[in-house]
Amino acid sequence: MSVSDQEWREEAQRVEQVVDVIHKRIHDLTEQVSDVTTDIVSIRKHFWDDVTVNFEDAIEAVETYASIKQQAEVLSERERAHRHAVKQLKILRRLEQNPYFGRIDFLEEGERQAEPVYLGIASLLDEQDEAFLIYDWRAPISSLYYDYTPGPASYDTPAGRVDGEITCKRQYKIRDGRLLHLFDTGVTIGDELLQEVLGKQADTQMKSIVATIQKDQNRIIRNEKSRLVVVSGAAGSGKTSAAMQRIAYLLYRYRKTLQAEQVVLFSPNALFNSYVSTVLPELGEENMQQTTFQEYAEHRLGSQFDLEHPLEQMEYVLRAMEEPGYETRLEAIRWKSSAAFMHIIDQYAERLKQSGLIFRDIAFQDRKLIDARQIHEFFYSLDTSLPIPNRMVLVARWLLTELKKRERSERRKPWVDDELELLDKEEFAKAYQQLRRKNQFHEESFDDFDRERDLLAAKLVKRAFKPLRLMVRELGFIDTPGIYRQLFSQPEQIEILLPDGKRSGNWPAICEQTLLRLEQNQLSYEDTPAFLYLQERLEGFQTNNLVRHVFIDEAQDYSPFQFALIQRLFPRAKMTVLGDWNQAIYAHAFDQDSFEAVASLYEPAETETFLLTKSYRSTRPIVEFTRQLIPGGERIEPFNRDGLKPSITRVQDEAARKDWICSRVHSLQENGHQTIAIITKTAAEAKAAYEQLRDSLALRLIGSGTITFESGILVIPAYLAKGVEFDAVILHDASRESYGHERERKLFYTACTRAMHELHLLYSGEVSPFLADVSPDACEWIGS
Ligand SMILES: Nc1ncnc2c1ncn2[C@@H]1O[C@H](COP(=O)(O)OP(=O)(O)OP(=O)(O)O)[C@@H](O)[C@H]1O
Repeated sequence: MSVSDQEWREEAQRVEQVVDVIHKRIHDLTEQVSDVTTDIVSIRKHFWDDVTVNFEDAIEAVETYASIKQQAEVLSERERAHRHAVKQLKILRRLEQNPYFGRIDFLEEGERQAEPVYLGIASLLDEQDEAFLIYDWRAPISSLYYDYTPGPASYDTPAGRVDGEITCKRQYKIRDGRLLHLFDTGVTIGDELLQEVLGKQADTQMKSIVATIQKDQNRIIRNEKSRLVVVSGAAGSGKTSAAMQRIAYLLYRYRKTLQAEQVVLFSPNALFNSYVSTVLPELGEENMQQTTFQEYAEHRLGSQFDLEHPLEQMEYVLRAMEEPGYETRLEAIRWKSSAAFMHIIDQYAERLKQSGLIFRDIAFQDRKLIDARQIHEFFYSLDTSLPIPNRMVLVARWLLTELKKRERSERRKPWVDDELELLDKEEFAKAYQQLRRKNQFHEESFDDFDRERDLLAAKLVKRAFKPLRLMVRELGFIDTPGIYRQLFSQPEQIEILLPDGKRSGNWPAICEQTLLRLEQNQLSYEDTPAFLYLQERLEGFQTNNLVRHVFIDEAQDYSPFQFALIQRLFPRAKMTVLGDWNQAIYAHAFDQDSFEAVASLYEPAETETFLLTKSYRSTRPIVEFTRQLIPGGERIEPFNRDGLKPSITRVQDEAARKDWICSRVHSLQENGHQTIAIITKTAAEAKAAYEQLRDSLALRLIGSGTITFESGILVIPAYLAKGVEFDAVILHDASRESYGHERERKLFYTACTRAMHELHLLYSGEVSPFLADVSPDACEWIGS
């Protein structure tokens, strides 16, 4: 739809006027910030001038305390005002560049005139503070923009539904405060604008999508009622984008009660963490907390075991095919991550209520103070109907009393006299003073030397017993590694504990392998969630009640255990879980959809599931190619963006591969592509490719330790590239040798779907069987 010159002039004028208002606001706010800064500096400098410090008696002390408190409150109020003003300033500076991106004119039912609603990253009121010059994209009325084309429309507000009609829908391109482009849009949010956004070069940081959020994505972003939101979506369908805008939406919608630190995002790795970390600040919000499951596991278990990193497991699965025990390990990985194994642990924990728990002796200076058998006896003397964690609390209490008794008898031991001898004068005097203070009303008792010795000995022993008390409070007397090991020492037991109808596994071999690793104090990645789960069942869950929203991205990589743990860890949080079953690259998911398990976490009435089928990342030819690599791919809908067909090139040898890559990288760069990824299957292949190419190309090797990436030429293993995207992807080796097993299909698909504009595959020898079913017109075969 064309816009008349008159309208264009009016719109351009409006942009100028709004930018003027923003300028003025920035000016006023800058002054305000400077005043508040001066206040803060002055309060800090003269903090003690306005406080009368007097501790002469209790009344004076209370007054002193009150006056310090009052002064501290003034300071913290000023600091809060400063933080708020600085945040506002940041937002205004963004608005100054790009005040708004869209407009709808909405004629509310019963009204005579349509109201124009301009949408930007934050609201802005006019100079009289009466009318909105810009509406925040998250305001209730703004949802009209994302949900409707011109015509009848309605939106929900906390007070109820508002009906009416959209009479105009318009999009703007404003840069540096100047209107560059505007157009009316009839259908969805401008294919035109989306075309432009998606046609751009890849960024090393994810960008916000507020100007072009699609209707399907908007439903996910604004969902408020569900306890669990499950988003299943094709590669590049905007799952991560929807998650990030949803966080921004929730922070706005619940701004009075929800802080950024009450939102946690679980992501696949550190590289991904840094990739998404700029979206919220770009929208004027603070970042949520970001973590990975491994970080959590290390925090809980780091000191007990040498934990295997998920990427170490991945490398093993991809590379160790020829090693003895490989198939057993694969089977173990699948079992240990399954819902059936969770059932086994649950059953095992049930049995432990009656018998079988293992405890540790409580020892002091290599002497057994309390025997593990005594603890065992005490535990099983308690009411068996009580849950294990409750009984553990009672055991801890009993142990603390026992320790007190032991502590008393310990005071007469020779080591105490030895230590007392060694106390230097100063220490002695200090201890003596402390005791005097404590015993000021019985001063005469200090005349007695024995009494003084006793008191010092008591203090000494108490200090020496402190780690024991701490260990007891932290339930360190439970030998959880021993209890976990015990499960694998009886393979036949596992078969018994299996849920009905579950086929049995090669448990003797799995158990043998597991015990071997556990004895070396190593915990495999597949054992980590199971072990943590067992530990929590014995000790009780360590919950975090502050967190209100948990987001799990790349959720297909999580096992049922991990979901269950995260759910119990954050009992007061709502969950948003996003994933793509076709990108489930971890071994535990080869033949079971653990993503399905997530839906059972909450009641169906509390759960809402969304499906995103449109893929935005890649050009149409790339999506038409990649969707043929996976079953059910025909349901994936490409966004209509043109580009070259993917190429599949056969190279004769390594020298030819190198020449091909070097010349292709140069031509890609000449065509303006800045981020080019050479994707390999494993870290070893990445290293070899890097060594081969480094003298001809300026490239960077990405490994599991890399936490950020810059634009340029990268060599990266496929599993590290998940979640991120590149202008062009060169798949280093698409031969049968690399991708021959069915279980490698998803990794292959994940690697190919990282490409935005161009995708090139190389192979030598025989090509991967995954390409056999791709229709010949979906790609260009070279040299085959
Ligand atoms: N509504 C949108 N407007 C503009 N760009 C979009 C939109 N939705 C998605 N994109 C873009 O598509 C690309 C893929 O999005 P995103 O990474 O969120 O997808 P994903 O589903 O998480 O992908 P994957 O599962 O493959 O990692 C990104 O460049 C993102 O900016």
